[in-house]
Amino acid sequence: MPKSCDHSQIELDASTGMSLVVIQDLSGGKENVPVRAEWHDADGIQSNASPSPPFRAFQYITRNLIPPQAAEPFYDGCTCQHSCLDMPSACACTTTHAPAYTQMGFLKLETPPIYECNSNCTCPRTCSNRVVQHGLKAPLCVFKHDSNKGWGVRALSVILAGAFVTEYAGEVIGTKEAERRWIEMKKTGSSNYILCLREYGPDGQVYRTNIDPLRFGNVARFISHSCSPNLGMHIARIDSIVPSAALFVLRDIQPGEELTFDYGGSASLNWAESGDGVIENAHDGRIECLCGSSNCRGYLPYDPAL
Ligand SMILES: C[S@@+](CC[C@H](N)C(=O)[O-])C[C@H]1O[C@@H](n2cnc3c(N)ncnc32)[C@H](O)[C@@H]1O
Repeated sequence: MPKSCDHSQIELDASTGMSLVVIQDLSGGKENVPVRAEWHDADGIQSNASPSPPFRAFQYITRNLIPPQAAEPFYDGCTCQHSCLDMPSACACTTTHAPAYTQMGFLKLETPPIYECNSNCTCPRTCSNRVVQHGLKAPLCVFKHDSNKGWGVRALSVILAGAFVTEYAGEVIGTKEAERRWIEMKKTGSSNYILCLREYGPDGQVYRTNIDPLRFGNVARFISHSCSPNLGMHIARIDSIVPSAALFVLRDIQPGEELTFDYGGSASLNWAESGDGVIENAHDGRIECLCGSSNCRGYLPYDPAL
């Protein structure tokens, strides 16, 4: 089994007086900013200076793992020498697909599907039409909830509305394999992490992408569901026809605030062609939602189709 970073240290939690086990960067330097992980060390300071994280080990990746044949850039790039959103009318990328970002790289309110400049483009790395591909910008912290929600993620700095936070990255797998893994998870009682993106073509056909971050994943695998979320999920295409699930801020987030998205996607997707949902694995088919919001729907979104 691949291992995540286990260079943990012990710190004293000033607010509780308890010892806190800390991993300074769960990504092991793969993200632009550290992804901290922390949990209380119930047994006090251990002689073992590097206790393993009490979550299942996984290999940290920053972008989806997709089959090699799907990894090629799927549309011709632009020939711009500048940021493509400065002069959108001259840019092949942004005339083919309406730009989803402002010049500052924030998501527009009426968001069309996201098509970023890709490795076929000549525009610079700093082009404003390159956002998701650059990964995390804000430092985040993975922490353990006191409730049955397990692990969650909180912001360590202010993150403004419209900013990109993280991709929900994992292994892109076929539907049969997703079903096999789901049955296996049910047997072992493990949390289910598989995200199923559905896009609806003009012909009424449903195009489905399954993303499983259990063995290969990033910080997003720890983000909780809320019926009143502060992140929205959007489908983005960069170098591949295979879509990425990108999480953007819906309203300004303060340091210490927990990050959440709606696993059912209803609040987050604002164009007609797509839908998403994390498939849950309670044995009776439903998990009680502990988001605590006033409009809580009572249960986590559930997709019986898997
Ligand atoms: C994608 S994982 C999120 C990370 C997970 N909390 C962990 O400990 O690894 C999804 C699982 O988290 C738990 N979860 C997330 N949001 C929840 C909520 N609002 N209420 C109850 N459980 C939640 C459920 O067990 C769900 O199957």
